[in-house]
Formats: sequence, structure tokens, C-alpha cells
Amino acid sequence: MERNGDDSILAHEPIADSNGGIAGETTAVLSANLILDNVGEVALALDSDGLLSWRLLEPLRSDRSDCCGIKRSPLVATSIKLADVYAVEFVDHGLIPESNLSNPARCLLSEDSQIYHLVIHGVQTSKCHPCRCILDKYVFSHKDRQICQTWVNLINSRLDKEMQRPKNLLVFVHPKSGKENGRTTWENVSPIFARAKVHTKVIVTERASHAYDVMLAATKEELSQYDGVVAVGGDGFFNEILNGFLSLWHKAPYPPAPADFVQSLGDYGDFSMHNTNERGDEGDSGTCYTGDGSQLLLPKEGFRFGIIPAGSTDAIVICTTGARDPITSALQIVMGKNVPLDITQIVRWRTTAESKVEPCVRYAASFAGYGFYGDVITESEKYRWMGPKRYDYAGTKVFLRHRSYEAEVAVLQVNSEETHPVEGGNQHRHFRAQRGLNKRQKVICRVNCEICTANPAVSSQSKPDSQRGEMGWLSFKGRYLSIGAAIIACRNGRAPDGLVADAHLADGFMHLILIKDCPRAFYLGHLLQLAKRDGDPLNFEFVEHHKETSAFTFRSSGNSSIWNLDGELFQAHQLSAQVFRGLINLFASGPPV
Ligand SMILES: Nc1ncnc2c1ncn2[C@@H]1O[C@H](COP(=O)(O)OP(=O)(O)OP(=O)(O)O)[C@@H](O)[C@H]1O
Repeated sequence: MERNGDDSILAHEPIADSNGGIAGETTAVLSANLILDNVGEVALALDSDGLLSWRLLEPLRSDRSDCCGIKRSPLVATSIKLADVYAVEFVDHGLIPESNLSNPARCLLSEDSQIYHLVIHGVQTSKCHPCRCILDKYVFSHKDRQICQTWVNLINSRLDKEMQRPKNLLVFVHPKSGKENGRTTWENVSPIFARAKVHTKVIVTERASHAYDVMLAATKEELSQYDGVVAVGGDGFFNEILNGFLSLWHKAPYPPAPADFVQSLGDYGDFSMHNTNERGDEGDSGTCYTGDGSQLLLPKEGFRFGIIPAGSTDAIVICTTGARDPITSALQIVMGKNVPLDITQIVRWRTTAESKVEPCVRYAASFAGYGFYGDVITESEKYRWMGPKRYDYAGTKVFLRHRSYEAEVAVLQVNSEETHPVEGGNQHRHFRAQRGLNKRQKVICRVNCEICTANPAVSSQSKPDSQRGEMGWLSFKGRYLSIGAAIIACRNGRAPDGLVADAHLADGFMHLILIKDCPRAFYLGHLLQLAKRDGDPLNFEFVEHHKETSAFTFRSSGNSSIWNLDGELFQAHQLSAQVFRGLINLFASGPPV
């Protein structure tokens, strides 16, 4: 034990528990007496389990602990886990109000002494909104610079070592996103990155496709400097960044399709063909292999994506953090949270009824929709100046129009129960059976979801095609108000539980929702259920819900060919789609518990 003059101890000693005994195996890595702002003199200790705790040495002066007869709690908190610390700072000047000090503390910091501060920035869960993270701060002070500096260095080295936190990020800011507050959103959260010493290269976009072009042009050498890419904007903006990245770094065969669909493509019917992937030749460091014969090459191991919500819908952020809150997202990014996310690859074969076959690959992270969804996005583009309200206005207009569209859809049915009985082959049925849930009871995706974290090595998605347990194609032809593929639940301000409440972030499946032509009043019933918490929007005769779908194909029988991919317009008369399980990782903690 080293004694440091005045009562401050830099020690390697066991920590005493609240009864004065020695607490289990836990040993103090460092301890010292410091002044805690607004509290007084405390004994601060960091233990080997990463718990930073403090104990008041002297009761507060009576005039501060007893106000108008109400006893005040001298210490609101007495500890914080390093896992909940996002930054620590050393500040070499500043004053502590004299009234905050107890008598021994006033002696510890004599009048003429320079004061140094150790500022611990932590994260707390909001009591009103349990999914939201709020900022927490503790300022400890001492007249000995070395003591404060030692604490800062030690905590920083522990944060560096123990957690997968990013150090360098590429940040795209969409200034016109949502209510045109993308730039302000970034300005509000950027101090969190600065405090956490996460370097950011910020690009404020000047036009649509700017971020896509930057991602597409970035070399492996450039991208490997970063631990990830962050989008400050909406779902459409994130989709642009994702597409710029995956179109170069993901290599995959085209989605499977029924024989007649393949035949209709003539010479392009060779589905073993892979997307061109220029980055694939730049060495294999950080390579991450996925199932289904697809390959994702990462510029750097652990490379992830982040979203700070500033858009009109922000469904991806709501589904992956549980909140639509820039501070929560920023904190989850700097703290290196990680959640895998399914991504759907969509191949457009024909743009319009007259077009020749020309494959074009796109990716979606949340949703792909046709009919009503395509019309709303087309209509809403005319009213971009309205901001997020444009969706309500356009939605009402399209609803009143009540158009239906003739189309052919084929859905790949997966019967993993037959090929992979129990051991994760069909996670959904397995977990349902384990919990005694009936068919209609939903298994909601939560933080550390057992379905999403089931070993991908035994899931149907990672098996070669011959073992995937596909039951074959189910084909439908008819008039539909809408066709939608939900990759995640798609929760948003207008649909609190999402289109599919029990969709999972990384189970390797999409939910295909076919809404057959029906009277307007019936469709209104579906939309009203969608807008309700605990609603049941899919429990209607005119709604066909195909769960556990890993691929589907679509052919328009008429002239309309407008799709909506993550809120972005995409023209496709004939397309095929397949989902890749947990293809990317997001800096997010996952949906709420
Ligand atoms: N500087 C810019 N000026 C105009 N458009 C831009 C700019 N930067 C990006 N974009 C385009 O704006 C589109 C929409 O962006 P974003 O998704 O952020 O907004 P939103 O539509 O308000 O939100 P949401 O997708 O959540 O509904 C993106 O696809 C992108 O191509």
C-alpha cells in the first residue's frame, strides 16, 4: 500500500464490504480519497470486477443535509460499473463551491491550492422511458494532479481493453433529413463522441446519393481506418449507405426462384452467377463468411454500422434500440454495443413491363413493399417540404384512391422441422414449444433474443441449399392492395408495434404480407389496427401472412412497378428477393427487454 501524504491512498488492497469485512475475491485496483462535487469527501475505489464505488467519509454539514425539516440523501449514487462509463476526462482547473465541502475536505483542499478534476461520464436508464439512455456525470477533485491523472489513465486503459468500443468512425450527416434537423442532431450528440475520444470524420451530404457514391468509391485502405460508418438521418439515408457498402463488399448468388420465373429471364437464368465484388480481390483480412454461399468481406474486423435518428420514420433505430432518441443511439455507438441484423437482397430483373431483362441488385434492412406502400412513397415525394407530415397526407390520399394491382407472387416455404428437428433447425417452433406458447401467441424479439442468437451453424440459413429444408414454392396470382416484406418489426410513430410485432432482427426470415383486394372499410380496419398498440393488423381474412419466408419472387401483371425499399422509391416490374441472416452488425443494444 502506498500512502500519499494526506490520506489519499494509491493501493492494491481488498475492498471492505458494507459490514466492514473483506468482500469476497474482489480486490481494489485503485483507491483514494477525493472530493465528490456536491457531496463532499469520499473514498473512491475501483475493484477488479470493474466497479467504481465511493463511500462518504464525513457526513454532510447539517445545513446541507437537512432542508426545511426534510432529510436529504447525502449520496444519490454510490457506484457505477465501468461498463456504464462512456468517457473519463481530466480537467486541470475549476472551483468546487465551498459550501459543498465538509470540514475535512476543506482541509484537504487548502485555499491556495490548485484543484484538478476527474470527470466520470456514465450512462443511466431513464426512469420514465426505460429504453432511453440518459447522461450521468460525477466530478471528483483533488489538489494532487498525479492522483487525478492516475485515475483517468487507469479508467481509460480499462475502457480500451475490456470493451469493443469504436475509436474512429465515418459519419454521414443528412442535413435535410426529417424536419431538416440532421445537422442540429449531429451537433447535439457530437460532444458525446468527443468526450469518449472517438474520432469522427464527418461528411455532410450535399445531394441525394452523395453518401452512396462515397461508400462506393472508398477503397479498402480508406475504410479500414474506421471501426464503422454512422448515418445521421432516416431509414432511406441508411439504406443508401448500406447499398453503397454491400454492392461492393457482399458477394452472393441471385435469390432462388421457381422454374417458370427463371425461364422467363432467358439467358439470365444462370442463378449461380455472383454479383461482381471488386473489393473481394483486395485481400481477405476481416473476412466474414455468411451462409447460403454468400460472402461478406469486411474492411476491418468488427466493422459495424450505426444510425442516429433524424428522419421521418426511423423504424430501424426504434427496432434496434427501443427508442427514437439521438442521445441513446450516440451512447450505444460509443459504448460499442452490437446487434446483428438480417438484410434482404432484392434483384430487379425488369424495371417496367417493356424493359429487357437486366439484373440490378439492391439491399433493404427493414421493409420492401409494393402497391399501397409504393404509392404512398411516390405521392409523399411531391410533398417533401411538409416534412414527416407528408406521409400522413400522402397516405390519406392513396387510401382514398383505393387502388389494387394484379401480380404474381411465389413464396419459398421453409420446413426446417423436417430437416433439422429441434436442434435450432426451426428456432421459432422450438422456442414456442419450450415456453408452451400456442400458435397465435407471439415470441417478441428482445435484447439477447434466443431466436436471433441461436447458433447460426445449426440454423436453416447456414445450411447448403440441398439441406435447407425448403418445402418448395407456393404461388399466388391475384389483385392486391399491397404486398409487403417485413425484415424486422418496422415499429414507428404511426405503428407502435410495427407491421409484424413478432418479426426478429436476425432470425434469417422475412414476413411476407399479401393484402388482397377488399372493400375500403376493411382495409381501414387493418390500418386502424396497425396504428394501435397491441393491435392485430394481420388477423383479417383478406390478409395473407407468410412467416418464415427466406425468399420470394414478384411479377406485376399490369403496368405499375413501384416498390418502396426502406422508404425509398424503387421501380421494379419483376424481382426476386432473399434474406441473409445477420449479414451486418449495428452499434445498438437490441430491442427493449
Ligand atoms: N443533402 C441532401 N439533399 C437532398 N437529399 C438528400 C441529401 N442527402 C441525402 N439525401 C437523400 O434523402 C433521402 C431521404 O433521406 P432520409 O431517409 O434521411 O429522410 P426521411 O425520408 O425524412 O426519413 P425516413 O427515411 O426515416 O422516412 C435519402 O435517400 C438520400 O438519398
